[in-house]
Amino acid sequence: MEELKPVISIRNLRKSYGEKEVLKGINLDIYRGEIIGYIGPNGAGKSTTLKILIGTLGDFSGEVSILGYDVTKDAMEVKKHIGYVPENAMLYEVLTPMEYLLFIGRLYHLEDVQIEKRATELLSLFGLSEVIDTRMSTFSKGMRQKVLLISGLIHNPEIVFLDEPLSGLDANAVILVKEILAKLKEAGKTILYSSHIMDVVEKLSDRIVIINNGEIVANGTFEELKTQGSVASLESVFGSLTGGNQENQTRADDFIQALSSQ
Ligand SMILES: Nc1ncnc2c1ncn2[C@@H]1O[C@H](COP(=O)(O)OP(=O)(O)OP(=O)(O)O)[C@@H](O)[C@H]1O
Repeated sequence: MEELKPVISIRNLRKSYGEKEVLKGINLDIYRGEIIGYIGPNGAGKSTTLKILIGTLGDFSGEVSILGYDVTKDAMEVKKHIGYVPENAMLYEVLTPMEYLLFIGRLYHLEDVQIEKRATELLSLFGLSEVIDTRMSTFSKGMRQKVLLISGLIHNPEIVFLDEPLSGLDANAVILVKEILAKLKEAGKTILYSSHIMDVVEKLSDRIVIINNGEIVANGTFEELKTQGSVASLESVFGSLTGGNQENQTRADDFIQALSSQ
């Protein structure tokens, strides 16, 4: 039997900003068709990992490959196969969604007719048909997030990276995005996403990877993580592994105290 090869392989990944080491030896293998929830406290190193994977952040040590291509040496090859939905990306606000998606689609060498067809369908699924030709400067956070999501998927990539894809979305849009991620998985795509919404991560991920202070502190299915910590929710696993539970209690007390001080 052929040995199953990971589609994403990270070996001893280290990254520093000046003196500060923010990734301290990350090792991670991800297999075709997996949905991985990548979670951790603010500043843990999630976005940094994602930026290295998509090739926008160099100057790291260790080996990172996607579909067998080195993310640094074979960056152009890697980019053909991946999609990225960034957190709070700058959208070109003077553009309309259609203009923006044409711009992005052309970067992937898609034909204009194909981009227009996909963009029209996808924008309509998100309820944005009426603003397809409206400048995005007046758009709400959720509307922008939807356009960003489409822009990361428009070339139908095999591997999708999403940094906080649910940020700013209302309850209905969260449901839609969850459905879309599940369908992408059904279609055989591999997905790595970061999120702070624990119940979504709990339900949607085949595997959950928790990073704290630049190190992976847990890696397994929700069931596996639960047994490790003998706790009921991902929130409590997260809190116990990243030291947040007790700390949050104290901080909340201090917060209320500070509000009532004279
Ligand atoms: N350009 C930079 N220069 C210096 N330090 C940086 C830079 N970018 C990120 N950092 C630091 O690196 C660490 C990891 O940041 P990163 O954005 O990867 O965290 P994160 O897990 O994505 O956090 P969040 O949940 O807040 O998005 C943080 O301590 C951050 O302050």
